[in-house]
Amino acid sequence: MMNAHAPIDDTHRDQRGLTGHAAEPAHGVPAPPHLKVLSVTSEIFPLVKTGGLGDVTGSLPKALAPLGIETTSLIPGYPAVMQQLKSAMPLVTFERLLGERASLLHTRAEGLSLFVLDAPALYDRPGGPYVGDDGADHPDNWKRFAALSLAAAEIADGVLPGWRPDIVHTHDWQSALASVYMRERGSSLPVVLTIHNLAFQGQYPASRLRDLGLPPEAYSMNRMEYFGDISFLKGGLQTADAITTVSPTYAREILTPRFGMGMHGVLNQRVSILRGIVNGIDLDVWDPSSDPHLPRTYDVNSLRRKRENRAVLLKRFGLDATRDGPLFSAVSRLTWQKGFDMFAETADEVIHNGGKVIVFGQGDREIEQALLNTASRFPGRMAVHIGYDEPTAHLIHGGSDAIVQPSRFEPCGLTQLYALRYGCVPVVSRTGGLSETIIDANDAAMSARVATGFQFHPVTADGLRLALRRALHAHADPKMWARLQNQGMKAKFSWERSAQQYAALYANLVRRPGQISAPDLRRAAL
Ligand SMILES: Nc1ncnc2c1ncn2[C@@H]1O[C@H](COP(=O)(O)OP(=O)(O)O[C@H]2O[C@H](CO)[C@@H](O)[C@H](O)[C@H]2O)[C@@H](O)[C@H]1O
Repeated sequence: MMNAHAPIDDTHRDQRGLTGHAAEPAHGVPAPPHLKVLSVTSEIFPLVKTGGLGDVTGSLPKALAPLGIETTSLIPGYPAVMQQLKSAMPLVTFERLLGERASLLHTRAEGLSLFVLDAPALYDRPGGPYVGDDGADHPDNWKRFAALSLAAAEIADGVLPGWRPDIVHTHDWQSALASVYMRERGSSLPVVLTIHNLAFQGQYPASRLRDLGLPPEAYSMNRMEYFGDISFLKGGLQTADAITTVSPTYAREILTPRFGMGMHGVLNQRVSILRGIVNGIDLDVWDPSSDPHLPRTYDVNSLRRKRENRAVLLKRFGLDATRDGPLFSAVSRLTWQKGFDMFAETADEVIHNGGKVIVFGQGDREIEQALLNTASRFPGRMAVHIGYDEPTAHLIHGGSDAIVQPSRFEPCGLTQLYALRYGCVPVVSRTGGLSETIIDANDAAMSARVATGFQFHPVTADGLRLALRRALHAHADPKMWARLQNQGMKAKFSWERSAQQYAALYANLVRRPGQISAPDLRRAAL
């Protein structure tokens, strides 16, 4: 049965090689709430996650719901996503979305409302969201994420009968083109673009513009032109109504050449619409008192039970469980950003002070190898496992004493927040969100009983070594360590406050008569 839906301007569509038709009634499309947000993202926990982006896009919608904001997330139909959708009917089919057949489906899964872009030619393949099984980028990533963005622009245009968002929220370069497509079509619907990681920018040759269905004028300083190429992220920065990043400190840092990754010029131009909103964490997913991945659950009053997790963890990583001593661990992408080359140089500090080290992650081959080389010098005392696995990440937090995160830049960082909640003391560099979320255990902070971890600056191997030394010294004083754990576990990093800030931002952008206002939202949150 065909469904009556918003008229389609075929001329307009054909210019982009796109024809759409509604294939089924729009049953299952979410009912209109106070404010409808279309969040466009390449990953979303728990369906598909490679890092913090997935955590945030998976947990923010739940935090916004009590504020009267219904988020529906548009995600690619990767195999893991399509498995959840066996019986969903297409809401609309595009015969040629950037040349590929694609359909939009709707489902609710894991407490999330989802639009799924089912485009087998783009997403039905082995590997992860960005790389194939061989570890190399999918060669058509430009098309895979442009198609996602174009589908978002279609939804903003009203292609789904009975459902149109009030706001579009894009995340990183993978969905940044949505606002470029929207502005090309004359849509003035508000768009918020959140930068989770400025290091990835979606940079491609300018010759791709044609394949993207964008006019030659898009290759200009105030659109997508970027050092002779085009950049999806720059296009988004130029066309969004608000730009956020995931901590106020990082929002300031990216205005400088050192942290701006080549985008500081455009970010300075757009500074009036840029702000930082710190990430929260999902307190249900990361809760040591109910975590199904822990052999033994615990809370702030039963921290001694961590020892049982620790024993399991040491065994799992093949480390000597007979001797005591602190366990310093890391769960991270192993990239230049995360600074683990510096930890490869300094992990011996932990070992020489009677401790043990676990590193779990994957990333740059060179950094992986440097860590493996260090571990090979300390059999039974340091283990490096290359891999990615959610339950193991939880177990590491559940059984470790300290979590090391020596990032060179860190927009927010979530691992240190999980560490706090799990009674691990974070050892972090003083940058971006790490500097805002961890309070260094200096004398003043200790006597004020607010310290939660150890920070180092400048961000060098020597700086890290000193911080490790300070943390090891503190661990030798059980009272001091217990205080740090206690203070960390009591720190508040729920989404509540940050969700209010997003809600107020949305409300200010929408500002329609009768529409929910920022004060309303504040009241709703009280
Ligand atoms: N080997 C492994 N196995 C299992 N899980 C693993 C893992 N390696 C990492 N993870 C998980 O991936 C997530 C990492 O999140 P972060 O926010 O710390 O960094 P990331 O750089 O991915 O995120 C970017 O986006 C987020 C969200 O905005 C920002 O906080 C951050 O600063 C920015 O760099 C955590 O949930 C962690 O447990």
